[in-house]
Amino acid sequence: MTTQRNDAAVLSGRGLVKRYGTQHALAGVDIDVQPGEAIAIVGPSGSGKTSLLHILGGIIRADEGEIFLGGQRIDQLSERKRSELRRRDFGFVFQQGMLVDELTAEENVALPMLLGGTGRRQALAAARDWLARLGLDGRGGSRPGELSGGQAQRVAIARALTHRPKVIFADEPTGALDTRTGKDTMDALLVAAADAGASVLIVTHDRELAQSLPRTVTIRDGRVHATAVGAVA
Ligand SMILES: Nc1ncnc2c1ncn2[C@@H]1O[C@H](COP(=O)(O)OP(=O)(O)OP(=O)(O)O)[C@@H](O)[C@H]1O
Repeated sequence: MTTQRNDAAVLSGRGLVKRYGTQHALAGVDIDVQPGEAIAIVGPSGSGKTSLLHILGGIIRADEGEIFLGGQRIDQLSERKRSELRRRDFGFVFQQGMLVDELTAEENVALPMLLGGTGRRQALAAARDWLARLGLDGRGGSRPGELSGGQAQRVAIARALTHRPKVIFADEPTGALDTRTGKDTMDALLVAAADAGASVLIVTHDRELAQSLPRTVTIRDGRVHATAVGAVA
C-alpha cells in the first residue's frame, strides 16, 4: 500500500523498495523534496543512500513504490522517456566529476544541452556563463586534466546546472577533495543551485556539511530513520 503524495513537492518517492537478491537496499522509503530545497542524505555505509538517489534520479528502477515529479508519475516511464527526463529535468554530480577528458571544460558543460538539441553557439554561451558563475571565468578552454580537483568538480556542477534542471542529485560530490576545497565547492554548488531554482539532494558522509543544510534525512537499514529540519545555515 502507498500513501498520498505531497502535491507541493517537486519530487516525491512513496514506498520505495529495492532488493538485491534477498537483501533489501531500500525497505520502504517515503520522501518529499520541495522546490528549491537542499537536503542532505546521511547514514551508515551500506544503508541505502546511493540506491535512494539513483532510484529517485531514474538511473535504476525500484522493485516497488512510486515516484512523482511535479505530481506526475515517472517510475513507469519507458527507458527512452526516463533518459529524456534525466537529461531535461535532472542534473547529476558524482564524487569524481566524470568529465569527458577529450573535451574542454566549456564543451563538457555544454554537452547535456547539445544532446538535448540546443544549438552549439547557444549551448557554449550558456556553458561559459555558468563556468563564470562558478568562479571559472577564462578556464572554459582547459581540458579536465589541466584543472585542479576542485576546479574539475565546479565544471561538473556547471554541467549539472546549465540546462536548468528541477533537481540536482549529488553523490559525495566533495568526497575526493580536501576539507577546505570541499567546503568551497559545496558552497558553490548550493549557491548555483539556488540561483537556478533547483532542489538539491546530497548524499554525504560529512557531518559538518550535512548540518549546514536546512534538512537532513538519515537512512538506516534501507529506511528513513530520522529527519532533522532547520539545521543551522
Ligand atoms: N548493484 C548492486 N548489487 C548488489 N548489491 C548492491 C548493489 N548496489 C548496492 N547494493 C547493496 O545495497 C545496500 C545499499 O547500498 P548503497 O550503495 O545504496 O548504500 P550507501 O548507503 O550509499 O553506502 P555507502 O555510504 O557505502 O556508499 C548495500 O548493502 C549494498 O551492498
